[in-house]
Amino acid sequence: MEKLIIHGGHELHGRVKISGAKNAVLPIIAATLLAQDKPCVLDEVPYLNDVCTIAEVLRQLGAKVNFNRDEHTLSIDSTVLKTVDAPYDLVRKMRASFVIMGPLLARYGKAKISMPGGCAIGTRPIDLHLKGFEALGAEIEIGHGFINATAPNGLKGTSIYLDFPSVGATENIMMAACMAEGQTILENAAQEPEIIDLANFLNIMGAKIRGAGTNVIKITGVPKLIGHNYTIIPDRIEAGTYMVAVAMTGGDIYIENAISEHLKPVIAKLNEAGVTIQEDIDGIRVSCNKRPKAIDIKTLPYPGFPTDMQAQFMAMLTIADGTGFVTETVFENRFMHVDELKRMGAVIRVDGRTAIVDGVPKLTGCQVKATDLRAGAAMVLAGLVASGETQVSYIHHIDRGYDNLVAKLCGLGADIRRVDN
Ligand SMILES: CC(=O)N[C@H]1[C@@H](OP(=O)(O)OP(=O)(O)OC[C@H]2O[C@@H](n3ccc(=O)[nH]c3=O)[C@H](O)[C@@H]2O)O[C@H](CO)[C@@H](O)[C@@H]1O
Ligand SMILES: C=C(OP(=O)(O)O)C(=O)O
Repeated sequence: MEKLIIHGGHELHGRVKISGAKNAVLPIIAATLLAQDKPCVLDEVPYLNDVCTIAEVLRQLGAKVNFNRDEHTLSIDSTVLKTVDAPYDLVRKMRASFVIMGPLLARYGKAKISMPGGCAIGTRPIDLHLKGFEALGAEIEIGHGFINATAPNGLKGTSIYLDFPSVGATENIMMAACMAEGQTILENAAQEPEIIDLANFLNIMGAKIRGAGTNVIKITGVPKLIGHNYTIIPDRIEAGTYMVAVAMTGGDIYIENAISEHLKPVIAKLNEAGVTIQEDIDGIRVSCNKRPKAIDIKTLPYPGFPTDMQAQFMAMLTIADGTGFVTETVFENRFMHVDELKRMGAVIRVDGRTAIVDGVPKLTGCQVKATDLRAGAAMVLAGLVASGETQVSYIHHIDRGYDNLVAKLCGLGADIRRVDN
């Protein structure tokens, strides 16, 4: 099993370049299924397990997919597919692969996809996706572990109000509605930057989408979409993770590519913790020369504080000066990192959806595991400041979302290596 071995206590200095956003590239890869003419070439595609998994899903559907890891380009020709059935073995690996249902339904009027199931951070139902497809006229049948959606007469535009601004449901419904007859109005839509990126890509392919990035998205159906090239936005969560890293270790780094507009709540909270942040057009400079101050955070849909940064901020609070409250409102079970952080000497108690973190002057290195993607990032951050050696196992979770983590951290002066024993 592969592990990360970290020797803590090194300040971070230098420059790090942020890769393309996982949560933007995954739905955009799914959206290439809508291209009836011409292949798509995606640029700034991060090398992540999740990208390889969804690329494999498209291959199984019959798309021609070529990932150039060194160039970070992914070319996809989905003009001719051989099936609309997505197999269990791949979909179970990655919940986000369920976003292929919207494009398949739009283009072929049918799709059969394995139930994506829950994951470590919560049950993660897909009821809002399915309600949206039904409102557009699809019939949904669930059985034998599969969801079978059919719309033999095509989809029809309508008004849909999401009970919760779900990111995945917004994306899936937006893609399904692209080729529906007439207009779809999606209210209480998610407003994440990744939704805007997906809408921009769809529009470049010929879709008519307005309002992405606000809570009302209007989609006018078009008969056909045509493949196009596209560059993925930088990953705001990866950028935020490096920002927290330097807040914890001290030092001074420049984060190339980071878009400060996408990181407002993260920047505000780091400022409150006493971290110095300078934003410019090409990136963000972060420096810190003292122990961060404790702060409170509460996760919310965008533009609120991102749940995908909660674990990393909790890691920071474990060594902060004072007591911080972390409230998770988006997922019901996203505190798996608490017990792992406690193994390293953190003082945390959980009361319902809130974790109360009493900062300690020092963590101590030990063996811990990455219980999910961001929990894994939190353990790496803790290891960077802990005394002695920290070993992080189950790092396949981390590989889902961090492109080249070890090389990037080593480039900043961290002592971290990957071993396979
Ligand atoms: C690939 C991707 O983009 N992943 C992101 C996406 O996940 P994902 O799209 O799965 O997250 P959602 O916004 O859909 O989920 C948010 C909440 O809504 C609930 N819900 C969702 C759909 C549904 O049909 N019914 C329902 O009850 C979920 O269980 C969860 O409690 O947004 C999350 C919230 O910002 C991020 O943490 C993930 O990194
Ligand atoms: C929860 C996450 O991703 P996913 O929705 O792909 O599980 C994440 O990126 O932190």
